Amino acid sequence: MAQAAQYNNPTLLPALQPDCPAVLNAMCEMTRVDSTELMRRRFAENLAHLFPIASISFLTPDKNGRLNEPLRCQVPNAQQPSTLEWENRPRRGIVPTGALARCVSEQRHQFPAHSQNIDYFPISDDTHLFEVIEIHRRTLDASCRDTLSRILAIYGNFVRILHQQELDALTGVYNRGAFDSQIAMVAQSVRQAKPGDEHWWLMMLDVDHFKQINDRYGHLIGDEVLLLIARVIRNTLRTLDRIYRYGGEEFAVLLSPCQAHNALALAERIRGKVESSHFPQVEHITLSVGLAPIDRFDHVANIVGRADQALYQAKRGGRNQVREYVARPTGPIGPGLQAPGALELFS
Ligand SMILES: Nc1nc2c(ncn2[C@@H]2O[C@H](COP(=O)(O)OP(=O)(O)OP(=O)(O)O)[C@@H](O)[C@H]2O)c(=O)[nH]1
Repeated sequence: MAQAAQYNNPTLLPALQPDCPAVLNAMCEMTRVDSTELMRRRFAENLAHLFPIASISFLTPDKNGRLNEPLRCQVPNAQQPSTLEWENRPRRGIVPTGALARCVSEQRHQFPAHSQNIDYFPISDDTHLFEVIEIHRRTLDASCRDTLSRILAIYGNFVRILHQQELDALTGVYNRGAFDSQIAMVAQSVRQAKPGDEHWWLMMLDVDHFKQINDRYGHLIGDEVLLLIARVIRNTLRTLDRIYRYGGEEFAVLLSPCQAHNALALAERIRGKVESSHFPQVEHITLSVGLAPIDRFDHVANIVGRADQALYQAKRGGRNQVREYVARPTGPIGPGLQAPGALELFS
């Protein structure tokens, strides 16, 4: 009753039980962020503390109607939700069936009839499904489920606002602010990942001689070129890769884990697609591309610096080309002798 006096709307009370201050604290934590990526993580961490949850997955739709999983966490021990494990091997190309398919098409909360332990929550606006949240729960009574769906509704409201804030107004791709926060999260997740032969990659792409396009055809045409180039790049990427407008006529792409030859092939495909595209009035445009792996224990400034250096080499090598940053061991080199160290080379 002491709590009841604090709230003007008595209909909220049953939902906010059993632990009202904890729920409100979770809401404050979850919404004190400036990127959807960070909010997903805060949201999952807070849900794991509030409810007996086994795992939370974020499933995003692609243009083919499949779902991909950019983020998943497991809670191996319900008594110790702080032992949350972030999964770094995303599921891809999930064909939605059953309750998940209904959740996507009807955009309404679903729980499959055959299993009472999974919930699917859509996060959408009038025109667009942002993601489906898949929650595997241990046990949850009706009051808890009600609270959970209200927290999800608040999460959804913030996702919609943040999503708009993360887009570049001219090209519609992610903006520099989104890039800064997402590359920091990738660098952190790579630090915790097991070593393997696949890396995340950073690609920096810069339009060649763009100043001449502005000077010759005017800024409006220049703007249109940027919009079209962003579209060509986006349409060439795989579903879990992300494109950002880094600034001016420079774009950045975060490539989800793959081997070097795949990253190079993708960069080359983008370069070729832009070169062979037809742009109104301007006709032909080319791009220079720098590519760098995101290694374990790397800092964001180093990652960006290396991709930028590779891009610089591509420009210096005559533009319209891809260069990969490669670090090779070196030292005092004599015949047949190589000591460990770091020499920056480009291929
Ligand atoms: N139309 C338009 N132009 C922009 C925008 N942002 C930056 N620019 C222009 O992009 C041009 C970039 O020129 P530079 O940095 O000299 O590079 P560049 O001419 O592409 O030459 P290289 O990169 O060396 O091949 C400048 O003229 C900027 O004014 C934008 O949003 N719209």
